[in-house]
Amino acid sequence: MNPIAHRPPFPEDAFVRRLLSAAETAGIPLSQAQALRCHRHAARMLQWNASVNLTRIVDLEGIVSKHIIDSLVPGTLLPHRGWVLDVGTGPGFPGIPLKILHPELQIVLLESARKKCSFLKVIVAELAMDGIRIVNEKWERFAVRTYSWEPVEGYDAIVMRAVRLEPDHLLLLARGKLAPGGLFAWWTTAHADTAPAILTQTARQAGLEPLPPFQYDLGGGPRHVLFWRRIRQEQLSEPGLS
Ligand SMILES: C[S@@+](CC[C@H](N)C(=O)[O-])C[C@H]1O[C@@H](n2cnc3c(N)ncnc32)[C@H](O)[C@@H]1O
Repeated sequence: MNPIAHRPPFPEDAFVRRLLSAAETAGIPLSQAQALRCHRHAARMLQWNASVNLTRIVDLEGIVSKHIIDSLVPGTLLPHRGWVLDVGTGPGFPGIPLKILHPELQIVLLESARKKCSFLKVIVAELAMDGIRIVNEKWERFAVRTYSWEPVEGYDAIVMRAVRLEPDHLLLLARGKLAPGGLFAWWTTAHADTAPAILTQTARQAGLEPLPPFQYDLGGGPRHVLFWRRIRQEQLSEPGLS
């Protein structure tokens, strides 16, 4: 790979300055050191993008806003420690920015495309991140298997961004992988501020209760994340919830 041809189209200091400013506006306590790590992720992603299809967003503003800040803003409602499963993570969104901001998280990046996993392995090694695992598997298979390293109680959160949510995601992943009381967060496509009826019905079957949708705006119109919480066993035995 020719390093000159694949040099990121933005210098490190401009990127870090813009990211810190956007984080401050969004109320996200990102440090300079964390912003530098985000830059390393973005720069390496663009370098790989020349040979592996990782992202269509390649400009500084787009990467800062649509990838990094968009990963972190809804993340304020997620646990800051414990286990998070990122389904269909692609180049590592939202999992890698979440891990950079909250180093105590145990993150599992699940991705079916082998080449994307190769990129993830490189960047995770480069950032020397502990407590992050890359799984090259389809979620359909992952959901019905149990790995020895997984949390016995289940994940504290399952996140999905820019991945089409199917009823089976809720049924298999939430039932098979989510801890009681754990959160399922789905970054929806534009204008989807309520769950389609089929998802509402499936969520109930999967023992998930809907939480108020989270709406935010990064400048390009409203964005939405739908949240569900897995009902605890003791709640299930309450009249009307079984
Ligand atoms: C549109 S990308 C979203 C990537 C990332 N979450 C983001 O927000 O930028 C969807 C990703 O899901 C992955 N994917 C598709 N089907 C999958 C499956 N069955 N299991 C796991 N990953 C899958 C694709 O390879 C792709 O990287």
